[in-house]
Amino acid sequence: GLRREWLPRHVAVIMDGNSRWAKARSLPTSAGHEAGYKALREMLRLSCAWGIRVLTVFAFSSENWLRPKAEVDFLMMLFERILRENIGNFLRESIRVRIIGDSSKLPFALQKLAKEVEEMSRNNSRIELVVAVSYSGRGDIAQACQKISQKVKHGLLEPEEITESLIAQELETTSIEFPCPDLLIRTSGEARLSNFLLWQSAYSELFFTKTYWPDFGEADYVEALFSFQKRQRRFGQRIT
Ligand SMILES: CC(C)CCOP(=O)(O)OP(=O)(O)O
Ligand SMILES: [Mg+2]
Repeated sequence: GLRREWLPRHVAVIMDGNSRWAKARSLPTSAGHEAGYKALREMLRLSCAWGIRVLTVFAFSSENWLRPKAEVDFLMMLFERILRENIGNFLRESIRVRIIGDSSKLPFALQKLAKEVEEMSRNNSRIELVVAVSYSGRGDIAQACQKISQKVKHGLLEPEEITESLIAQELETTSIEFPCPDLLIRTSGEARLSNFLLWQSAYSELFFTKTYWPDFGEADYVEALFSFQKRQRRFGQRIT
């Protein structure tokens, strides 16, 4: 079985395949996103049960804004519903929720609700759920550069002080303790990072599965964790 001491501390997921899942069942795309919501709830439940410290999910990329307006509006309403329906669970299970991404483009009500849920769950410590909405990995790096440049401009920082760790601290990734995903999962058979956690996933173990996101359940999660445990992570060094 799974060796608990070898579990990743930070798992990131690119939840992909909702539309194809729906199409294969002659259902509307919205049904695929609804089914995706159920899969997310199950993944959070399992991650809590297994002691995963951080679960980061790619819920909506900056490129997703180009989708049909009806689908974007549906997803924005779904995100608001997810937060409202689960705030009680987050508090009961001591789940800390953080939203990363360009929130300025989100409907105001969702921006407000996200801030409230972040605030209410701030001291929760069992697991951190980081939801990337309107997120861009390149945008994350660019905003970190802007923040750092402001400090240099105001004489608070010298250029030679700009190290990898300083940049990492300025990224939107909010988990101070485990900022980098140990395991990055992408579903639906696509083998791309799609502008997700580009800096943070520099040494992440990548796991790709053909399973469409709505069908991703315990068996798929265990398969990903087994694959992770079988890999010997060298971080670029030579292991004799
Ligand atoms: C918004 C995002 C979570 C949706 C993921 O599924 P998708 O709509 O990209 O589905 P397809 O890759 O099958 O089109
Ligand atoms: Mg897709």
